[in-house]
Amino acid sequence: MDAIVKNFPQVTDFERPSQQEAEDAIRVLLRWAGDDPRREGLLDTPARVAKAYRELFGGYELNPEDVLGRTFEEVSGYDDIVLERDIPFYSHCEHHMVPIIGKAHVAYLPSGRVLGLSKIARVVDIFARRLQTQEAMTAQIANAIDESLRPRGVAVMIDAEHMCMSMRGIKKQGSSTLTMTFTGAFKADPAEQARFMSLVRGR
Ligand SMILES: Nc1nc2c(ncn2[C@@H]2O[C@H](COP(=O)(O)OP(=O)(O)OP(=O)(O)O)[C@@H](O)[C@H]2O)c(=O)[nH]1
Ligand SMILES: [Zn+2]
Repeated sequence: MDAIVKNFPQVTDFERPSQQEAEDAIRVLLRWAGDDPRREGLLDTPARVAKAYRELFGGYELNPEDVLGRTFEEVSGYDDIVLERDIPFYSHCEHHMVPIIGKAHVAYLPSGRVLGLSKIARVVDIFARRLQTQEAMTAQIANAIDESLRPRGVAVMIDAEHMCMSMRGIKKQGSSTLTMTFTGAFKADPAEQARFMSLVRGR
């Protein structure tokens, strides 16, 4: 699978349903849950849910390359680690479509160019606002930064709780999942990995 497909599912490859179709589907789910979509409190719910979905899954509309294209070179030769830690995010697991709530820690070793700090969090949001597995999201953030900025290395760690593990199924509240992806110098050099870990953990 090439990088473009991996990073940017082709939403245009399939037909997006109409607003009416989306609202009808939500009415079916309301009935599936055991309620009556015709009762007053639920009359506007399909429209609200459709609107909320456009926001919660707005990442399909956005291309990380647009965000990562803006870089700066005037950093007086700074070439050490840049770490944005504790970036909060909400995503949804692609298996159950319930929330994944967590924090992302993203670092890179610049090679001449640096990113605007907010852009790292924007990239996290673009991928979080899609249906995800935590592993895929971790790799997608790392690959997007690696491919567009071409830094000496990228490190991404995600620490998240999956509501499909706590609200339902095995019902293990409070357990969290850690995933990480390293590229370049972070992948090649265990000392760089250890430095990233201690910076993420250190307070
Ligand atoms: N690797 C991985 N698994 C995930 C993620 N989010 C949810 N899952 C798991 O996806 C699996 C889906 O398993 P299935 O047996 O197909 O579905 P299920 O019957 O609903 O499974 P249970 O959750 O065990 O009740 C579950 O084990 C979930 O915990 C994720 O981000 N990464
Ligand atoms: Zn799940």
